[in-house]
Amino acid sequence: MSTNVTAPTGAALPAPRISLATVDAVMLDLDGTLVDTLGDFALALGHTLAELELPAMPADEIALRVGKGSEHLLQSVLLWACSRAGHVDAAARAQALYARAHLRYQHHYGIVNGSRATLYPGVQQGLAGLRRRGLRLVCLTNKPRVHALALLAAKGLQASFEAVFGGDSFARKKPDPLPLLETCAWLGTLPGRTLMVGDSRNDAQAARAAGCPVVLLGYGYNHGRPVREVPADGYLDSLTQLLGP
Ligand SMILES: O=C(O)COP(=O)(O)O
Ligand SMILES: [Mg+2]
Repeated sequence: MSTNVTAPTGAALPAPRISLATVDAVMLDLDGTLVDTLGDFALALGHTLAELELPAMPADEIALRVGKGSEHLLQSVLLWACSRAGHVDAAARAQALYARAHLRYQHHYGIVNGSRATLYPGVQQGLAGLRRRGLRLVCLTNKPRVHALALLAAKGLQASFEAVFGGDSFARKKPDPLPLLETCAWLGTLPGRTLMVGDSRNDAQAARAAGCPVVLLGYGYNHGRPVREVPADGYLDSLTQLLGP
């Protein structure tokens, strides 16, 4: 893949030119890449915390914790909320609440899924353009697969993908390279010719370790850090930039 590799610093870097000529397939992350799901996370977590009589977490705090799967998100939110509530041993309290909280959170998320989430600009055009070029597309997210499938269907994106893999589809999640390597094996493509498109350090670390090229969108949830800090093969403001001028 030929790209003008941009330096991982600075805010006003030129948009990268990405050539898709040496790519056979594209793996696309979901949250923060295709869909802005922060509203859904805030609503489902709000219901869960209220049931547990814990304080609600502001959306900007939730955004820092998205991207490593729902278990990580919930553990981190519970710890924060138990500390906020003044529990002496917040870690022990959060651990004690986890099993019940997880059941309630998955229940609430299933109900609110897609209701507040919005597609990022350029996603539909970007996906259609990639498909027109004959590229095979797979959605590869850390979100539980059942929620990913429902969200993609709700947003009219399901038909864009040959397959959807979630955080529970493989033995390990991103940033481990395993989900990317398993996806390449499923596609029958070489990792070096299978592009990862994501929004966070998780996606880039996983791609680097798997030997896949990777580009990152700047509007997502990179744990509150500028995405250009993360070494990658390019940075995008919109999926349509992948298609070139
Ligand atoms: O953390 C999640 O649940 C999903 O994150 P991802 O779609 O960015 O992999
Ligand atoms: Mg993401």
